[in-house]
Amino acid sequence: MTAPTPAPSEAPHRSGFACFVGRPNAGKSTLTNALVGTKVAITSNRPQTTRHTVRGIVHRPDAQLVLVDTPGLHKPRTLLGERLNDVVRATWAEVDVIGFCLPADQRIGPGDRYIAQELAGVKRTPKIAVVTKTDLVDQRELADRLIAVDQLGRELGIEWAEIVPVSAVADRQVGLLADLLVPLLPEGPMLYPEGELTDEPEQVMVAELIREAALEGVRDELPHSIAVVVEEMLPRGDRPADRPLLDIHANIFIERSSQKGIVIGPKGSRLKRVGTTSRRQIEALLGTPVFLDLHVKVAKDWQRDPKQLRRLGF
Ligand SMILES: Nc1nc2c(ncn2[C@@H]2O[C@H](COP(=O)(O)OP(=O)(O)OP(=O)(O)O)[C@@H](O)[C@H]2O)c(=O)[nH]1
Repeated sequence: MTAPTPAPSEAPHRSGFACFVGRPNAGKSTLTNALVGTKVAITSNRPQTTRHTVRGIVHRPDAQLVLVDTPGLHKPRTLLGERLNDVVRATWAEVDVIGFCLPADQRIGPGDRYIAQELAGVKRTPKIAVVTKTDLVDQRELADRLIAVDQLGRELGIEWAEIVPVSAVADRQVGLLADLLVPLLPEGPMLYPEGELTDEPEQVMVAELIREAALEGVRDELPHSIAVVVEEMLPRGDRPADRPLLDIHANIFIERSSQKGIVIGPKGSRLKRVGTTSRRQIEALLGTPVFLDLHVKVAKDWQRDPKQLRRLGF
């Protein structure tokens, strides 16, 4: 993406876009959050939970770094899978720098290679290799991993601008990573107002928080079958100004009616928990008390149906 040319009166300042790529669970969302300093991208210990391109914005006196969080690249099996990969590739072509995340606690595997091979084809965008989760390994294991990443680059003809070990959880070298990303951005003015953390529409972020809560502790095959759509977000009219309340109506879509019981739980207990957990998070995000109305609906085989995909925002 090209930044507008700065006016001559402005001090030299850099601004631009970076995205993190890496196999599912590599720690991309957690790293985005650590850099931005607040929860904007959803994280979970389940793969492929990030559907939407969520931007986090790092504001510094010398730069503005806009982070674009992409879904994990993977071998497509459904129409949704293909669309997700298209989103990832389109993002790579547009950003100023790509951070390739590889978890320190796992050997470089076929998933990493698949992404690295795709990355090797993106010639113009600078790439930083980010070795994540360094708090989970000792020095020797970390050194091995750093060497392996260097070798992977040589093998595939990728010239890493940097190889940086970080831990988002232990807050190790996260600031350094920002310091290394910034010089790779073009000179340019601020792209977003100061203090703005994301330009993702609030409704999408609210839907992501509900989806995250709905995924908590469910069976392995279910995550890919859940989509959340916020139908309505309206301040309740009859409230005094000092006690506002936001009414949110959202639908949790599943593919088959047999999945309904899993999401709802015995006597609705699970759905209630999903509501309570996500409501707290939404209230923290929006800074206002919320009444959350959740419904579970069946949208048959939505992952394979273009009409349903469009309706669900893909
Ligand atoms: N110990 C440790 N765990 C981490 C760190 N970063 C991420 N994790 C954990 O790794 C898991 C995956 O992290 P995410 O940030 O959701 O990974 P992701 O790459 O965005 O995953 P997808 O959305 O599936 O592509 C979560 O359980 C995180 O808590 C870290 O620095 N240290």
